[in-house]
Amino acid sequence: MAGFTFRRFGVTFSFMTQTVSLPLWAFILIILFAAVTFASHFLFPSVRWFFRKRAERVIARLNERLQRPIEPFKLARRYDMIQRLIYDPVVTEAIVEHARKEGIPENVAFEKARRYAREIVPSFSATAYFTIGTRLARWLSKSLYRIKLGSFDRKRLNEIDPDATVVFVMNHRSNMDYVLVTYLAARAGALSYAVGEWARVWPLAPLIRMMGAYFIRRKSRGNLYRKVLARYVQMATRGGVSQAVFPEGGLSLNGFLAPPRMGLLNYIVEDFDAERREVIFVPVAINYDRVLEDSILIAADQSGTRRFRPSWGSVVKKVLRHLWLRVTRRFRGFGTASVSFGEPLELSKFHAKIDEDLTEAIAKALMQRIADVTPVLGVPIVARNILKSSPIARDDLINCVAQELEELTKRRLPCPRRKPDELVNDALSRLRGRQLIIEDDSAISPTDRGQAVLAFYANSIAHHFDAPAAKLSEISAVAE
Ligand SMILES: CCCCCCCCCCCCCCCC(=O)SCCNC(=O)CCNC(=O)[C@H](O)C(C)(C)COP(=O)(O)OP(=O)(O)OC[C@H]1O[C@@H](n2cnc3c(N)ncnc32)[C@H](O)[C@@H]1OP(=O)(O)O
Repeated sequence: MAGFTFRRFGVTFSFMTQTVSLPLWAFILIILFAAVTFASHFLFPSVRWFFRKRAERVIARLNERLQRPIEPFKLARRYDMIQRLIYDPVVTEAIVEHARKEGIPENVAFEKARRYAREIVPSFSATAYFTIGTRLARWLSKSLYRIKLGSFDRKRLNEIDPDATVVFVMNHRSNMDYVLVTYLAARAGALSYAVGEWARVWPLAPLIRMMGAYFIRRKSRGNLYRKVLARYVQMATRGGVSQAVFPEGGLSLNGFLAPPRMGLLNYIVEDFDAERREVIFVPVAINYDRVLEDSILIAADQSGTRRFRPSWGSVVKKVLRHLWLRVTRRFRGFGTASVSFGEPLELSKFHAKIDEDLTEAIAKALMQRIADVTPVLGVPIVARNILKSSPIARDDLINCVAQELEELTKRRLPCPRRKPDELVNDALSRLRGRQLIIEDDSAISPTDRGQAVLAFYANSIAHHFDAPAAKLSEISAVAE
């Protein structure tokens, strides 16, 4: 019998040709482990190579038709990006500082930084963005709204240096904002959004990461976290990644533009080096005839707590109602959604006044440029005039709206092109359908519920009219 004899231990190993019997589950487990090891050593690298090559071909094809090709930074592997971020000298310094301050070992602080980096860094997939994301965005936008471009200086925007980093700075009215802008900017390139912690839930978080968005924590005062975030934003900006930022830091609860938060802008401004790469901020203003979540936002504003937690029941009810309207062909859309692009701000050419903080001056200028091109739409202008002179007769309302539109058009503001009577009648039927106004034989006035909703829409364009000073100074104020 073949085998080995270890005399010292008094044991004879004669098992090489022996039969071994083992339970089926153990056998299956062994085969499974063997298969995985074989695949990871021999098959996965070639499979990975195959997919990588395919992805490269997709990206090469995409880059031919995009105005701004997808930057290599965006295509870097997530793992590599995380490593690059945590071994960045500024982050390393912050790790050492954090360990010293907290009295913890450096490797513990290092792990914390790694966790932050993993939370922030996206895992962009060009295929997911351009084949699913932009198509879904297009379908959603077009099926819910009539989409209009407001101010849009095509020549000026086409002149933007293709090597510059473009940062779209947008007002935040609805969760449709990023859907609309993703759709409208799809030909220009892929946008990377800064997303608040609200979306850090499964399965939303991995999907959002695949769309190239990066997560941010608001209200995190920790220096280590802030340094990791700052360096990520700075690396992406240096890498030429097109970004989209909502400087208000959240949805507008009352329709007015909220004061800007300056953290992200400051990271970009602080690290700016005109010799390396220009940064161009493009202000974007969005307005709607109907903000999908208006009642939730108004309720949050009235309660004074920024919490939007609609119950699952109410969401499902709304979706079912919407589907029913579509099935019965009674859905007539939510009216117009309009997007305007303001005067771009080139960072190298922007100079603050001597005693002014540069980031603050840029934030103010951007908010002003957003305000300047906020589109005027039917529901906001009708709501404004009803609130101004309620009760108001329909003909008087049409006259007031016509007058205001004429004035605004002279000032080259983005206004609807429909005739005033058509515009007013359409807006009134939308407001009446939601029981926000009542109209008897002689006049129109808001219902109790309608008062707040009408104000929400009227506020979105209030700054275009004669008493804007108070609110505009608020827009320019620093966020507390
Ligand atoms: C269906 C198909 C769809 C397809 C398409 C999919 C796309 C894929 C989904 C995308 C989905 C996107 C959805 C996004 C919707 C949101 O989530 S909006 C909310 C998130 N966005 C933002 O908040 C952006 C703006 N916010 C900021 O910049 C904030 O400052 C930060 C960085 C987040 C921090 O927020 P915070 O903790 O509240 O602090 P805040 O007081 O605002 O700022 C303090 C910082 O500002 C600095 N600062 C303050 N004043 C000044 C000053 N005068 N000068 C210089 N610095 C100053 C301070 O130094 C401080 O910096 P640190 O020392 O902390 O680094």
